[in-house]
Amino acid sequence: MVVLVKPSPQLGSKAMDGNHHKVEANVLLLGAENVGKSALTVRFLTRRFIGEYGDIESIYSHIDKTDGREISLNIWDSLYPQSCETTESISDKQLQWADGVILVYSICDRSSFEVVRQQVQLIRQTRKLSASAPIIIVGNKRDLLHQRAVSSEEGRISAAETYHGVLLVFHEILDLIKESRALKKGMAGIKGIVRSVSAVFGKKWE
Ligand SMILES: Nc1nc2c(ncn2[C@@H]2O[C@H](COP(=O)(O)OP(=O)(O)OP(=O)(O)O)[C@@H](O)[C@H]2O)c(=O)[nH]1
Repeated sequence: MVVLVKPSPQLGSKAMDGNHHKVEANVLLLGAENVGKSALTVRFLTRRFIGEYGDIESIYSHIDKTDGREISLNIWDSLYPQSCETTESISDKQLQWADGVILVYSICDRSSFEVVRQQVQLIRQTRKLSASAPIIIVGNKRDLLHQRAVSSEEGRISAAETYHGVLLVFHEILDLIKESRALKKGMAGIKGIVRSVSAVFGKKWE
């Protein structure tokens, strides 16, 4: 089931994992206009490629099952640029919300690759995205290889051609989000041990 929700930074609490908690992940799709952000999202959610998607910005909620476990996945299909009043292509709100980012360009549009480059820089500069949040770069429209304008061998898919490649991208980002959370949890555990040792020996080791 897919639920369409109006974009809101409150959506999706960041608590999670463990056997008794609901596992939730927020994935933000960025990239220039017309690169296929909506096509990839719709392909993943419905397995279909419908061709035209219109200019709507949406957050979709979807329950995904990987390794027999359910994960509540929220996908923010963004618009580029944010609005006509601003030149910023990403808002702080979006970055604070995201647990992972998929940056999309079209392999037949060189300028869309430049947009990805700028967006990576912007993400680094603003530091609003959690440092541990994974970022994946995807070149869409692989089926239009004869119109290629960006040369690169990896990370190419086609929302138009197949469902499988798109599924792999979303599962990859989910795996990376899970890994980064596990790592964070491990670090929190180590910090807890250090704090306990400090309490016993009256030293501050941090
Ligand atoms: N040939 C081909 N066309 C695609 C592919 N993915 C998307 N398109 C087409 O590219 C156009 C733009 O797709 P959208 O999904 O609306 O692109 P978007 O990035 O969401 O665009 P904005 O909403 O303007 O930000 C549509 O006409 C799609 O049918 C693909 O893999 N191959």
